[in-house]
Amino acid sequence: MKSIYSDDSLALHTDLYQINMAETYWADGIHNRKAIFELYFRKLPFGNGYAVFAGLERMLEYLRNFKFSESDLAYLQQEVGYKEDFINYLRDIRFTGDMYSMLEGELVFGNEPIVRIEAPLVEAQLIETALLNIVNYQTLIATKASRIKHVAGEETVMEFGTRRAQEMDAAIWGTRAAIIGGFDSTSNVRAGKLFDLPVAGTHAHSLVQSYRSDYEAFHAYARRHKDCVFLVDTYDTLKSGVPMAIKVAKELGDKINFIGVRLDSGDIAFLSKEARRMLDEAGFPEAKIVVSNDLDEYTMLNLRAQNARVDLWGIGTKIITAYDQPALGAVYKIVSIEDENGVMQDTIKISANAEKVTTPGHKKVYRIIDRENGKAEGDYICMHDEDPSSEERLKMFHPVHTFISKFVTNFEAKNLHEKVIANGEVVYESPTVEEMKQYAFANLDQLWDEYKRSLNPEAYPVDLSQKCWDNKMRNIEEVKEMVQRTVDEIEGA
Ligand SMILES: Nc1ncnc2c1ncn2[C@@H]1O[C@H](COP(=O)(O)OP(=O)(O)OP(=O)(O)O)[C@@H](O)[C@H]1O
Ligand SMILES: O=P(O)(O)OC[C@H]1O[C@H](OP(=O)(O)OP(=O)(O)O)[C@H](O)[C@@H]1O
Ligand SMILES: O=C(O)c1cccnc1
Repeated sequence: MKSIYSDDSLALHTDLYQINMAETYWADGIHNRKAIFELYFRKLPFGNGYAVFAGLERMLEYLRNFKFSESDLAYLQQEVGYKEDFINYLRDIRFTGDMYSMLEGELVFGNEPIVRIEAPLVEAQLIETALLNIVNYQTLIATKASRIKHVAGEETVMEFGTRRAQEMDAAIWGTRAAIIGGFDSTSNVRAGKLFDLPVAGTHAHSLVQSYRSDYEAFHAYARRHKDCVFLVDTYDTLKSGVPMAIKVAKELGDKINFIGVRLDSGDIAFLSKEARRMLDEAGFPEAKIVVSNDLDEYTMLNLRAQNARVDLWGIGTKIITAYDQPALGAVYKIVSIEDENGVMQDTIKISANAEKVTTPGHKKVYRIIDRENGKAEGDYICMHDEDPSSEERLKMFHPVHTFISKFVTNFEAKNLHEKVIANGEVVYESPTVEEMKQYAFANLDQLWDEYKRSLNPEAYPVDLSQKCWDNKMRNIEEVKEMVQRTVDEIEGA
């Protein structure tokens, strides 16, 4: 790696093509036209029925500080080959637009805008890659965490993943996302410091191996640590580990808080039941059993089915790497652009795949909540000048299979977007991570159980208003006519 630049910035944390497009807009004089972009994913991860949004705080930090540094500019000019006039233009670029976003801990579904950016075209374009990078990872991890916590219920879930994470940033931000999704603590001390998260941990096999005996190791640990969880599987869980943990706990009595034991290998169902029996018989019915070893929601469910006696779960690799689905496919699409007369014109991307056709225009997204039972009926995407609250009887219909429809009455329409940046100024103060987690729990309470089950959940409705749907159809027709004119011109030439 080249020397560490003292003025390294995140503005270059982008794909080259964004800068190439920025140069095109600038050279053509359309760079300051107002544009609206939306960030959303199409398909929920892990086959889950919902996702938990995370990443806003980092996006705000990134946009607040967006600026090419002198070493960035020198690199772009000398190594990549951009001309000086464009470099000089880039020097003064900042994010001056507006940002509307869901809040961290919000439940989010396919094809609904999580974030809306309204900004000069060039700015909105340059930030795409970083925003997607942030949201795709953090939302993925928060969602996986929510699935795991859903299985754990009241039992404690500890995040142990740092050593297996895709490098250091992923460990830090992934841990934070895991807590938003419902985890109780992390073993990553820096994440604890940076985000004010509860930190927790036990000890490793190396401690026991260093003392060459369970008894000596537990005793040494207990001399310096009041709260003790002893790792009991280094040599022989039932013949040495658990008996020595009990022996040390009895010897030291009130001098320590004997929290319990950790199992990290072997048959967790069998060993946890045996360990439970031994602890109970020794007079430690309150002692907890912590388990770890490549766990996730599937092994947890399976262990439950075997009546494993587990109080706390330590989860590493499978949460921090989102092991069974390594990426969320969120995209960032332009939906409206100012024309030469200063009028906003909707814009659409056509695809043979109906799900991939973008929904044009300046839109808003509401959660429709039944006032009688407090449950979410679905999400409703409408044009920015529509207000579903004013409707007595709201028609909701599937945006592709339009014959699937229903009417809702006596509902509350909750606007899911908050204005978090106004004219480049961050106008939103992030709550604590704990508050984000509580917000996610409260949102889950609004969701029917059918959408929350981890296997084959029902599809939660994300519907378009009639006006939004009509607008989309009109845009499709316009594009078809435009393509036909092009074909005619070519054939006529
Ligand atoms: N009773 C069980 N039912 C289902 N899965 C289990 C059970 N007990 C353990 N597992 C899981 O099985 C996987 C493999 O465990 P296994 O016992 O083969 O390896 P191990 O004992 O951890 O070996 P190592 O000593 O190398 O760590 C782990 O993901 C573990 O969580
Ligand atoms: O299994 P995970 O879900 O990824 O959780 C983290 C793992 O990290 C540790 O193992 P490691 O072998 O790295 O070290 P240790 O067992 O010697 O502590 C710990 O014992 C867990 O098994
Ligand atoms: O504290 C622990 O037990 C721990 C921490 C990180 C990874 N594995 C275990």
